[in-house]
Amino acid sequence: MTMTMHDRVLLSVREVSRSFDSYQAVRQVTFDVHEAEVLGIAGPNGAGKSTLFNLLSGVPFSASGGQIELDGRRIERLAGHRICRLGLRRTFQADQVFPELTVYENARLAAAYLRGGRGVRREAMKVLERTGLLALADARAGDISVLAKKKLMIAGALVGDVQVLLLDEPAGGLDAHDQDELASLIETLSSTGLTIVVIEHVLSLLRRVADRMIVMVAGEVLVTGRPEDVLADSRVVEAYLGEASP
Ligand SMILES: Nc1ncnc2c1ncn2[C@@H]1O[C@H](COP(=O)(O)OP(=O)(O)OP(=O)(O)O)[C@@H](O)[C@H]1O
Repeated sequence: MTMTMHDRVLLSVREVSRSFDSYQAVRQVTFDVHEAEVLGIAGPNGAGKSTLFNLLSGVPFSASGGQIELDGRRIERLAGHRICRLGLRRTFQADQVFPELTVYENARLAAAYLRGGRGVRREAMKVLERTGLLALADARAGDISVLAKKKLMIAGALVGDVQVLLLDEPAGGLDAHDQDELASLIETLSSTGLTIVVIEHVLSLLRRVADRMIVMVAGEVLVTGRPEDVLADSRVVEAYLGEASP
């Protein structure tokens, strides 16, 4: 990871906010994502992590304030499908696969949407290979494991030209063995130079895959730094203990 890491800022987030009526879910959040790095985002439930991904991807809503630049281009006012086509991709916490279609057909749909025309089959096979799903290409997506479904959602997000991949709690619902396998996939993707931002409650996964980490609390960035430093920070420990107490 570190060897391929650049200093170039690929995604720049400046004072981004979002309110729902009088409730501020995301407050003046500022951070950078560098090319080819894995940035982890953690924080207690309700901290605003998923809302932040919504604002970055424009799905299903945009920021009410602040600036977001993808590779030097302002995107905070663009519709979700345009942001997607510019190469900012995301996965969701909930399953987003079509259970009646095969694994290949699911990947093909994503490829057809984002590429269309020629090369759709090749692109679908390419993303299945990247995510280790080729052997399951003909399986019905509703029948595959939770881990395989998560990989399939990642595969769908990887078609075409990807600048930044946002993963929203990819390890949710996985046992320790599958969490390990998911971490390996993130490492493999990262080793090809892919830039990844991953929200995760499984802190051991972030410790393993993230080059840097952000911890959010109550809509704000509490701490940013290397995972080992962030996870040892007393403010972070307190934020998590606060969540665990009644
Ligand atoms: N569309 C919405 N309308 C109203 N409130 C919302 C909306 N989306 C999010 N919120 C509120 O914003 C806050 C932050 O939610 P968010 O889902 O971003 O937290 P999170 O850090 O991702 O939590 P978790 O780890 O549980 O997924 C919550 O209090 C939530 O209820």
